[in-house]
Amino acid sequence: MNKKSVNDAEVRGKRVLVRVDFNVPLDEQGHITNDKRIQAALPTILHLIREGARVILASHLGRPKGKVNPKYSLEPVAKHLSSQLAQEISFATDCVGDVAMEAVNKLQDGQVLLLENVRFHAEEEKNDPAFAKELAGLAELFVNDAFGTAHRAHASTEGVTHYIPAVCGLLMQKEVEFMGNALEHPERPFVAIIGGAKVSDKIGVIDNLLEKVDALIIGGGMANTFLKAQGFNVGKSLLEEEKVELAKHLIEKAKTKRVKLELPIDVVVAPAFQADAPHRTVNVSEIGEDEMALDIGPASAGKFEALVAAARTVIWNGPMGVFEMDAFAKGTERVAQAVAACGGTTIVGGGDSVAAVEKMSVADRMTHISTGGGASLEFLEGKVLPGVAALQDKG
Ligand SMILES: Nc1ncnc2c1ncn2[C@@H]1O[C@H](COP(=O)(O)OP(=O)(O)O)[C@@H](O)[C@H]1O
Ligand SMILES: O=C(OP(=O)(O)O)[C@H](O)COP(=O)(O)O
Ligand SMILES: [Mg+2]
Repeated sequence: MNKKSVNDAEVRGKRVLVRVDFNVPLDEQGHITNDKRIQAALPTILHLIREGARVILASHLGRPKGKVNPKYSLEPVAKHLSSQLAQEISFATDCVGDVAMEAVNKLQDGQVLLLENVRFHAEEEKNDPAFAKELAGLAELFVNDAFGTAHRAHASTEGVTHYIPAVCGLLMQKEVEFMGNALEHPERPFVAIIGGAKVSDKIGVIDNLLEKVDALIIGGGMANTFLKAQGFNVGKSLLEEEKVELAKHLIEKAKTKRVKLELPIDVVVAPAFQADAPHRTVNVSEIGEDEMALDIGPASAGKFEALVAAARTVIWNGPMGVFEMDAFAKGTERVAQAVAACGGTTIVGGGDSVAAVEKMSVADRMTHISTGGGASLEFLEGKVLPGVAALQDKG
């Protein structure tokens, strides 16, 4: 990668602002269910501690939409991080203003501070220059280690780079280098699997993916918009009504490009988004008005497994169902086992997808576990990620 890294920077005694992606999955009680994104950021943090920097960590958590919301506080993450570093880290209840500045001023060389959720300010996602300048004003150097958020041009990923020198972190470097090498000349058949819940965010990448892959499997919440485009009723399922026309276009494009586009043929439905909801498996033509599809069915899983078994390269983002609830985890489990067993190069990315493969104990059998879902897909599309583009070039 031709970007300067934290290894190229003199950091001793300096205040260093590090953008991390601590957007970890939480359960209903707010407990961290998977800490992969925290573990993955440790090499950069430990490097900075060892080198005697004053480390200021910034992240988002969830989508609080510009308002303070205790549900999305990073304070529990600060506690978890302290236990992982075997060093107390401090926490500032705001990422800007006097609260942040005072916390920064207390830092000694080798100490770490975590700032509260940057998305508690609407200016973050708007990439507001004054807000970015204020964040940058906390530090003398910026390190972007948030690969999972590198596809967002927000104040804490892109905006700050206009005010202080900006380099990449060790995780960012590793992710970009691995993805670049693995996806430049992928061994074929090359299969992409897309699922999950961020439909409007991710459906846009499919157009470009159809230029790259031999087959595309669509499951999870993403599938419903395609099922609707095929003329099926999806009841109360997660659906992006405004994207149904786009889904029709993508189905046509796949035919023209001779890319195999696989959609579910059966689904597990329930009347409510609840772990204990009564559920049944139906053909996609039989989803009731009052039902929602929460997992792919066994016939779909069988079809997807067969395609994955023949693949030489697989990239997977987005679970096949609501795997957090046992009743709707089977589809994700079967696809995870198939990807693990296929014998090709396998990349699984995304905060929730990684949690799923770790829960199913197959993470060790994947070639690469990426901390980015949307970021991996946009990288694969051939896009230059704005969080990476903004960093200083080497030499
Ligand atoms: N059919 C579905 N309906 C609603 N939500 C779903 C469905 N299938 C999967 N999901 C949800 O999608 C979420 C993950 O989506 P997303 O954030 O896009 O993936 P990732 O974090 O891996 O990039 C999971 O929490 C899962 O419960
Ligand atoms: O969880 C994330 O992405 P992912 O769900 O695609 O893996 C990143 O933290 C980005 O979050 P965002 O999609 O709310 O900008
Ligand atoms: Mg996610």
